[in-house]
Amino acid sequence: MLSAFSGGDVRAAEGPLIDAGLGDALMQKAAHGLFTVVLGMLRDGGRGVYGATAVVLAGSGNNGADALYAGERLLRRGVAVLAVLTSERVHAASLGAFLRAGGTSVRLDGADPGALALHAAGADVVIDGILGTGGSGGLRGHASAFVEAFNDLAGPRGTRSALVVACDLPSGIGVDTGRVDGPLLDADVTVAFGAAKPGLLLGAGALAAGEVDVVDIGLDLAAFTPAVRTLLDADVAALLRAPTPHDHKYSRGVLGIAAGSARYPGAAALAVGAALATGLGMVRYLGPGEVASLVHQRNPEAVASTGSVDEARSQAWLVGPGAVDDHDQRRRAADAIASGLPVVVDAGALPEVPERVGPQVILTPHAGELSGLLAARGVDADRSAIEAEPALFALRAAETTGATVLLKGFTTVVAAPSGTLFAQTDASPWLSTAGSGDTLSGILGALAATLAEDDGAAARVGVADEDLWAAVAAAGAAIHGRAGRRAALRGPIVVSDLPTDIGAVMAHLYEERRLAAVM
Ligand SMILES: NC(=O)C1=CN([C@@H]2O[C@H](COP(=O)(O)OP(=O)(O)OC[C@H]3O[C@@H](n4cnc5c(N)ncnc54)[C@H](O)[C@@H]3O)[C@@H](O)[C@H]2O)[C@@H](O)CC1
Ligand SMILES: [K+]
Repeated sequence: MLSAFSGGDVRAAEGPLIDAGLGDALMQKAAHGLFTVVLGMLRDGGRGVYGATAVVLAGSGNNGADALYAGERLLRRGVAVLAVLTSERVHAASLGAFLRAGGTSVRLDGADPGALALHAAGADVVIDGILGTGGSGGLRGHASAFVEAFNDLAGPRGTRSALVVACDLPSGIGVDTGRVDGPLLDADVTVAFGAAKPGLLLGAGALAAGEVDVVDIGLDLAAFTPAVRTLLDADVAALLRAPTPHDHKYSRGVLGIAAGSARYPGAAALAVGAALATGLGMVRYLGPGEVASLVHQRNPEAVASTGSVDEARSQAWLVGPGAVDDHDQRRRAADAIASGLPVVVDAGALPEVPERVGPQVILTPHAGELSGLLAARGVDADRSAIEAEPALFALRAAETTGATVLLKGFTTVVAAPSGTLFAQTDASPWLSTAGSGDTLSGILGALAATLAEDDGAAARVGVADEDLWAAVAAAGAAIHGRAGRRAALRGPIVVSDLPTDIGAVMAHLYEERRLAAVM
């Protein structure tokens, strides 16, 4: 599990070490970690180290100092390093060490930002040490002009020749929110010191951070609660419940699905297909006869009826995908939510959520739907406000409703009513296509059904019992994202093909789990 701690908690953990006179040692560890990552990137990228060129962007604080000390180490390995000082103030000792090692520096306020940006765009590596955890608000003034010029000249990440390494975080992102106001240097890699910060896992900050590499600088964070967590493959694998020789179809998990309508029949087929590919004992489909026929064309193993929730004994429910303008589907959604069983509530069923439910109710809105859900409860937040700070509003919705809230977006945020947050960045942008959400809900439903009566699941993934459903939702997002990335290797994603990839991802996870058990 990747755990992110708030900027305030990281500073609090540093406090005793700084009081003990170890502040400089911490900084040297951070700088060394940054240097090691840059060295690896130069080598792996085939650029070599000796004779390579680097630009260090150094702001006024300790973040700039980390970057300058990393620059000093690069100079000693034969890298030509230019330090661009982005503020009037600079950490004097680190600049002194950098200059003594043969580096040159230039002040951004006395120079032409376009010319410096051109130089940086042609360098092998740019180290972004403008702002760290002490930053507030986006980049301003000269630094902002420089970054805009660099982005214009170098082009977007992935196409530009310079590698960008963010020191602790991409300068200017909200440390705890991932909020981005103004221009930003998208990093190829972010080297985080001591722990990841929440902004590296959330919203636009997660997109800007690129790959996150956490360097141990000896901080003890055991007394602090992670602000955001990300499940890694090993965590998702640990959560899964594998069938045993004693299992039968009812004990493996039965998922009731009330999805699809005359208007959107396909959503039902996609949700059922995804649930079956994730693995469970049985899918009971409830909905109109013509939708059931479509479901059966693809998946004859689904057991279909036009009956009620009470008649279809299940361990968990999935309600809402494609269920629009259909009175019977609305009633089934309300009954499933009231059943007390784990229930995934998507799309058309979201308006059926009563004022207060429990965390076993997993809501899966996108930003627009969350805006409607909050508005119905007196909280005013439009779509763009939610997209700017997804964690804030997902938490708000979870606290207000008592449900587990999975907010879809380019990073998926899951909030438990306890305040626990997960963020998953596994998805491929190719997944943003019609029907994608229906497959996610199918995966979530299958996980909910297989884990509904599994008392050991929360402990296996290392969360409190009350946060189990948030972990399940995060695991579903991870599986969906992984499947999407695998599918995208073949070209643009056709959602109806996704079950093949879901099955392959599950096989990989079960193998990981088997290997972990024998080790
Ligand atoms: N505290 C410690 O012991 C350690 C801190 N480390 C580094 O120190 C960083 C935090 O250092 P600081 O607290 O000095 O903070 P920063 O390096 O983020 O600098 C903050 C300073 O920048 C200015 N500033 C804030 N917002 C600005 C804006 N939007 N535009 C322009 N200037 C702005 C302010 O004057 C503020 O004092 C971490 O991110 C990490 O890189 C590491 O060296 C490890 C040890
Ligand atoms: K930075």
